[in-house]
Amino acid sequence: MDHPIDLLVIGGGTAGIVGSKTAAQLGARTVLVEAHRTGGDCLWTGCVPSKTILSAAARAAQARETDGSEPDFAQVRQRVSDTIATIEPEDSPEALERAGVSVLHGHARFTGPGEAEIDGRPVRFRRALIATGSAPAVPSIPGLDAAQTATSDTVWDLTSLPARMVVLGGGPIACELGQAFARLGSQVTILARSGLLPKEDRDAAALVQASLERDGVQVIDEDEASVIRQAPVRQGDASQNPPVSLITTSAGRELKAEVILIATGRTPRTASLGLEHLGVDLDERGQVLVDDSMRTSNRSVWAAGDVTTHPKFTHLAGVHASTAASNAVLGLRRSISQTVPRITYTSPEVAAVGLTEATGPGMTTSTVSLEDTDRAVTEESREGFVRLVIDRRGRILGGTIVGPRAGESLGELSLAVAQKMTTRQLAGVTHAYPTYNDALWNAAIVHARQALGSPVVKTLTRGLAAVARYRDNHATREQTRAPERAGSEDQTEARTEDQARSDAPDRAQGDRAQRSA
Ligand SMILES: Cc1cc2nc3c(=O)[nH]c(=O)nc-3n(C[C@H](O)[C@H](O)[C@H](O)COP(=O)(O)OP(=O)(O)OC[C@H]3O[C@@H](n4cnc5c(N)ncnc54)[C@H](O)[C@@H]3O)c2cc1C
Ligand SMILES: NC(=O)c1ccc[n+]([C@@H]2O[C@H](COP(=O)([O-])OP(=O)(O)OC[C@H]3O[C@@H](n4cnc5c(N)ncnc54)[C@H](O)[C@@H]3O)[C@@H](O)[C@H]2O)c1
Repeated sequence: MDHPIDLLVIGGGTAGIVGSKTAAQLGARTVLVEAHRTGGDCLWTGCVPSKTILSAAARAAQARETDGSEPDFAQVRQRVSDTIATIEPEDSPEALERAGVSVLHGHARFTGPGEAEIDGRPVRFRRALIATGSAPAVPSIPGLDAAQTATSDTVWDLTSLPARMVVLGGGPIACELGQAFARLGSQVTILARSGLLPKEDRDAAALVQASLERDGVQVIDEDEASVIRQAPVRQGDASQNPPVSLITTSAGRELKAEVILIATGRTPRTASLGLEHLGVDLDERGQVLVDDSMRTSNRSVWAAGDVTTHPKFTHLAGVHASTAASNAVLGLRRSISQTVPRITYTSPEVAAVGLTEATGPGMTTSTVSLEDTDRAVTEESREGFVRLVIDRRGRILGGTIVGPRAGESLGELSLAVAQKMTTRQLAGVTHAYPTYNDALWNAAIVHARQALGSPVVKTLTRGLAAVARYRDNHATREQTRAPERAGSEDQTEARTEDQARSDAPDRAQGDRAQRSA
């Protein structure tokens, strides 16, 4: 390569794909380097297979309830690989080439300012985008190395359903995969050091825990594996008797598992990137530090996706990479949005954006339960709620939605948060009936009505009503005088009394409305 590349993108996951396509679209000479396979975690080992296995597991649970049948694990695995195969062409090297991106296969590392090598071959670049993602973090627990373990990278390679699975961790991976394997028929124990979904609303996490327990999952809170041993191997065919791990916890519990699923967070892939040659600053966990325009401490290098300190979601990887790439190519300093929606796809789903609790002065929450939401009543799925966090001016700062298809309602809430909408504005938008979204709408209405009951607003409304009454009375008097300019005063007074009487029901209605608010 004689000329330096305009934008060198390292990593072909969501961040690398979106970043390189954006740059190519803007006319930049863009090269994407991928060491393994384009599509990254989301396609091969993350979002796509996990949402597929959850769907297969939900069906399996339903079938078990209906006719007592047990799922065929081979068919579930087939469904997972079919789904990946259907989506894969969108993320393929061919699709990238069609979009104007040159794709190189190999491991890239930086060797100096504006210089890198790909499997030893040198390349020069003007600007670079680091999009190398993250890998499962493996805790150091004595005996873990010798145990039959899986991570989100390898769990998809299991050829048979483990009879017992112990899951280490309590985040989204532990909850989603724990529920999926339990519904498929494994006896699952989740060992969650800091409880389930510690970053989410506590009531939401409690509903997920209750649902997991109904699926037969044992959830052990505030405890962790301290040592792991292998049970003595029994005589006979190894496939009939797979090795069993004995897990001793800090609290002295003894657990047995054919497979230990490690879901204890992520490690950024920065170790062998040669970032020291570029002066790119990392945090203490090795994640790349970026500013609001996704630029690193090196002015020619940007980063996006799981490799950065930002939350680890596909949509964020894509949006941040798009901002990073256009800033890099066009020399802009556009900032990323601070609105971060997220969904945990358990049953019930937990969807959240922005603030999930009232943490500042004057903030309040408005909560509506699915118990009172007619669509949930008709579908007999009344477990869940919507909780909005609202500032003193009525602006929606964030919230949590829990229940069936909660994720599908999150778009509206994200829009409200991103656009700094008030509950009054959201309440003013007519929603079709009956939908799960009614809960979100009602949470906004409840708050907006409460605001109408404040002393200032009450005084204002009374003032407006008095002016309207005065105008009506005045107009009536004028009408009365016109045909009978010389008419008797008695008649006018009689009409005014009539008018006063006809006002009464309106006032009563107003009172009723105020009482119901
Ligand atoms: C089980 C699971 C379920 C998930 N579910 C969801 C979900 O439902 N919704 C959601 O939003 N997010 C989900 N996520 C998170 C999501 O998968 C990640 O946030 C997303 O894939 C990150 O994309 P990325 O491009 O930053 O990294 P990656 O997808 O990891 O891509 C990085 C790529 O860089 C390559 N690479 C690394 N180093 C080099 C190098 N030196 N040279 C060349 N190539 C290199 C790697 O091979 C890899 O292909 C899930 C994750 C997991 C594990
Ligand atoms: N639906 C989704 O969007 C989705 C689904 C899965 C994963 N993801 C992303 O993938 C990332 C990784 O997920 P994750 O669940 O592995 O990580 P996480 O960091 O969210 O959760 C890991 C949990 O494991 C606990 N833990 C750590 N060490 C432990 C130990 N030794 N024993 C017991 N518990 C321990 C931590 O306290 C933490 O709560 C997440 O940040 C998430 O953004 C997203």
